Amino acid sequence: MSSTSTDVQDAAFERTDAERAGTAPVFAVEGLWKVFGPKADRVPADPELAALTPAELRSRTGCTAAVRDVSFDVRKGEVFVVMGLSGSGKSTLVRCLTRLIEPTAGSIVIDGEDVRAMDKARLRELRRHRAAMVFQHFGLLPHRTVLDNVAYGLEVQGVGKRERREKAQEVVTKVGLEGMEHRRPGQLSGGQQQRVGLARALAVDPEVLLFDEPFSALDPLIRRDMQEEVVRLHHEEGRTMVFITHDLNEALRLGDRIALMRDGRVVQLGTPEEIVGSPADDYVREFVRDVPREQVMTVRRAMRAASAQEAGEGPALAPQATVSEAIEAVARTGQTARVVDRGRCLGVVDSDALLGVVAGTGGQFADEAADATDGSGAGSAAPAPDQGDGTAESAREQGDGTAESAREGVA
Ligand SMILES: Nc1ncnc2c1ncn2[C@@H]1O[C@H](COP(=O)(O)OP(=O)(O)OP(=O)(O)O)[C@@H](O)[C@H]1O
Repeated sequence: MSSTSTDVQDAAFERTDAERAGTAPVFAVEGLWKVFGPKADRVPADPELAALTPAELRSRTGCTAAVRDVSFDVRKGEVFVVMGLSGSGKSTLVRCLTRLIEPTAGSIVIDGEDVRAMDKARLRELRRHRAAMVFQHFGLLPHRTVLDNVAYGLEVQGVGKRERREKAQEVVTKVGLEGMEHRRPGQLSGGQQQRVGLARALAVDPEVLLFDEPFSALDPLIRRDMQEEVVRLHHEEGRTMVFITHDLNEALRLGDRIALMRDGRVVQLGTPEEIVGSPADDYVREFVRDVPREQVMTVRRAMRAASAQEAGEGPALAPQATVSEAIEAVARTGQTARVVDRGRCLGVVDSDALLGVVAGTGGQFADEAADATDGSGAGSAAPAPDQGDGTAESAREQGDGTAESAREGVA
């Protein structure tokens, strides 16, 4: 009864696909390269040079390809995480988005406008109003109060004193710094200073916030706090965010989608569930090996067809519920749990299937479910594990891409 399976499969992904289709890109990046070194332009233009490993390229040309033929969209309202080890090209990639670093080749479009064609004034406007950056080193002005630091971006924009103080006060409250308005940065903890940095970026009300490893200097508890702050702001405001991190847990916690970089390439782009559940290659598989799968994978991975009886009883879970939540529901009630979306039972999950996901063998259930769908009226089946838009450009090269040197052109 494959038609039923397909219907159910489609239904399971309906919302996600609709969400995906309905969200226009803020940034659209196509074939982007950044090569550092002599005559950098020739590298993307020459297929032979472009195909070299980082080490070969360096020895043949003296060039480092920090970003190599990268394409992706950042969708409106999403948290897009750029993740990878040190030296994989994350900072270079994100700095290219607003041309803090000049790309060597490729195109970058923000809301339909060609970033590479922007003149200086337009670029300034882009960085000040449309895509504000929050850095790891907060760059706070030591002699100014919290309030004045937050108002600084507005001051640069020429906003009047009264208006900018009002706006600054509003965002200071939003990031939980109320009562500290008149302190100076030196009188704040690292986490509080980072909140000031965040507030300063928010004050200019940018369309996109770009975060460059903003929390990596913070201790783990404060870091967790700040991550929650970002999630909260994101939920409350729906602001588009691009977030660089080398920390997989941070990426999984924050990202709607993650671009995993290696040696300047994006080796996999997908949701946390896609990356953990369907790693594109051995490199990604190794990267995500120790992730607690039950906290990332959703019940869609474990779902199978429901019999008529199963469809009518047992605890109900949303399709986005994690396997961990489902285990709790199944253990508590001793029944299979139903996956219900807008009143419709998409399928059920039982303890075997849930354990299969935890053990990393959960993919089998999709096929079995497709075969097992019996058209009993409740008919449901699991989606294929690879469904979704996780694209994988395979990791082709080994390399020693280490971050060695200072960055160019950082404003
Ligand atoms: N100005 C520069 N000149 C030459 N090479 C550079 C320059 N900036 C970066 N690179 C090189 O480009 C590659 C990518 O660096 P990048 O800083 O983008 O990586 P990253 O993933 O952000 O690393 P990290 O997590 O350590 O900040 C590295 O090999 C780095 O040495």
